[in-house]
Amino acid sequence: MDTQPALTLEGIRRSFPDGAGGQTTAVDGVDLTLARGEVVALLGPNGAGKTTLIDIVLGLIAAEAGHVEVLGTTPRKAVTSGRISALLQTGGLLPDLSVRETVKMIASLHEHPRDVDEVLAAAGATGFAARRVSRCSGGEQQRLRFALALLTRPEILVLDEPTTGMDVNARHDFWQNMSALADDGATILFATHYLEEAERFARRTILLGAGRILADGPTSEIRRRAGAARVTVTWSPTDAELSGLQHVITAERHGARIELRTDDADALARHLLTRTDAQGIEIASAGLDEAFRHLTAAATEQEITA
Ligand SMILES: Nc1ncnc2c1ncn2[C@@H]1O[C@H](COP(=O)(O)OP(=O)(O)OP(=O)(O)O)[C@@H](O)[C@H]1O
Repeated sequence: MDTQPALTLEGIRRSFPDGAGGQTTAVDGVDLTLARGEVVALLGPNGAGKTTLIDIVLGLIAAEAGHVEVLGTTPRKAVTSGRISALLQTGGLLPDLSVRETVKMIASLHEHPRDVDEVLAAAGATGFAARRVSRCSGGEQQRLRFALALLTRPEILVLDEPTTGMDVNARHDFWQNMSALADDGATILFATHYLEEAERFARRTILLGAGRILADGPTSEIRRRAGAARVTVTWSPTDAELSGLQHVITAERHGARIELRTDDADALARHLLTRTDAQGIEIASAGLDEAFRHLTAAATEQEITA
């Protein structure tokens, strides 16, 4: 078993001109190690720095400070040898070629490409292989890009919001294909806005906000911290009573009602109903968007390290 990490980032920093004479810091001191075979979600809101970090890993842009190693070598060398491959958010495809022709053409640029039909099948693109690229839906084009990314049998696959433009079925198929790759031992790093995608497909999640790692740990743990449910009651506790509650992540007073975000709704509800005079209990599971907003805000206030 190869114990060399798939990816090592140390002290990575990168800024861009902000257009008003100043600088925006896109990545602000990121340290990160990915072991071989890990499937990791890079979760963050718009502008968190996900794309910039991925571009640095792929050697598409340089870091201003810090050190990057991909499979023990530089990003450029790892990309050139096909050991790391990317599925980017956008990427020029030639509209007049068919899907199969596109894969054939790109295969001809590689020294030892995989078989074209095998790659089309692995990406779930066999069914529309004869279709012209210009006639393909956004999701189909994304599957074509996925096929292209698989041509070199990459050891690491980096995906920037891979399911953008896909409907629910396409998303499901896409992740099934991806799981098969992971089962074969590939290391997968994918950027996403969706906690749900992270939850379903990545054992480890890295939460990025304002260019920094805000949380890094098992996805289930990150999800738990995001608050699994909201419990609302009519109650007038003292501040001490409120702050003494167990399993509460945040508490907000709305007139006579109190809204509690919790990581264990059953335990909290039991306590409220048996040990306090709280009434009119309502329990709702936290929506993913809501959970994510909360997690980002909480993590920004107080940096979490797992
Ligand atoms: N080429 C560039 N020129 C100027 N600013 C840039 C450039 N690339 C990124 N930025 C800025 O750096 C910050 C991080 O952007 P980045 O695209 O890495 O975030 P992201 O997490 O991928 O966002 P999204 O989810 O919207 O794709 C943003 O403030 C962005 O405006």
